[in-house]
Amino acid sequence: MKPIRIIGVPSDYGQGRRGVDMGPSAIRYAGLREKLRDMGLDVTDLGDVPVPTPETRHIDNEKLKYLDEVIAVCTALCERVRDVVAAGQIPLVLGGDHSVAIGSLAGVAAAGKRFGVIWFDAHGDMNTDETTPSGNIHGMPLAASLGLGHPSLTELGGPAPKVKAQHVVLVGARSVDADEARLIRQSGITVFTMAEIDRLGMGTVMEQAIRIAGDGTDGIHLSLDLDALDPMFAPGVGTPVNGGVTYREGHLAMELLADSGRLLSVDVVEVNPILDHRNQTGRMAVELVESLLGKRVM
Ligand SMILES: NC(=[NH2+])NCCC[C@H](N)C(=O)O
Ligand SMILES: [Mn+2]
Ligand SMILES: [Mn+2]
Repeated sequence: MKPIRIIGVPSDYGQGRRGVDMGPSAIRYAGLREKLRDMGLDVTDLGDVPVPTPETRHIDNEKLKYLDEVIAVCTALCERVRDVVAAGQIPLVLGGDHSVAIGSLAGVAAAGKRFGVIWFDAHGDMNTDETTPSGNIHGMPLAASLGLGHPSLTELGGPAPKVKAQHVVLVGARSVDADEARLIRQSGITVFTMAEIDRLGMGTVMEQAIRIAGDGTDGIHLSLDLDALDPMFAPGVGTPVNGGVTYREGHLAMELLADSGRLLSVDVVEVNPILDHRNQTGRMAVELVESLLGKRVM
């Protein structure tokens, strides 16, 4: 396994509920670095990307809330991710809400990589400023990375698109807005909803996802929204949806991705300790990352 570089992004500017800005602390407090070091990995925590203080926050555009703040955070993250990927290391980005993925995908692209994306999420995150029901940018990062939406997001850190639809797979979807569904169909990305996971099994779904994201690319970016998991296992998220990925399915997905040897970069987002029970979701995040980076029973 390549060296791992942890980057915290304590930002909640992409969504309405405070608390997800404490996600990096919660995940670190659950023992992330120590547990990965115990596995024999080369791990360094690079600390946090600077985030403007909430006291300065303001909404200019109801369809793109906190746009300036999201751009500032994502631009800083993009530069760090770019440098880590260019050095041959794996960036492990700790959110923060899912808008931070605009910065991480821009950073992988800026390092000159042609990559695929596996987007693990209860939601599509495929809204634009024209389709959004909430104005929250955390509902837009996958669209933005594919070149759909406001130019200040699609062109952040480099030209759009950051990734091609033919190499993008959404896994775990079960809550998609009507206009967003239309955009998803038009885009040509591959979607495995919970219904498909039920029918095919997570093993088959991930085999196909890894092939789609991995074949013909330099590697795979995993964007792991903890709300992909069932709220029973990850209650500490801002937008929980019932009927999610189980504990076992989650670990199986991470193990198969580890075994593929194609992992390039990772986001772990939407952990909100204010809504959590005794950091259960932060601990779940750490466990999943362990499986993703090669932890096995024996
Ligand atoms: N990253 C997330 N948790 N996204 C939730 C998005 C919810 C909804 N589709 C919206 O656009 O507002
Ligand atoms: Mn998401
Ligand atoms: Mn989500």
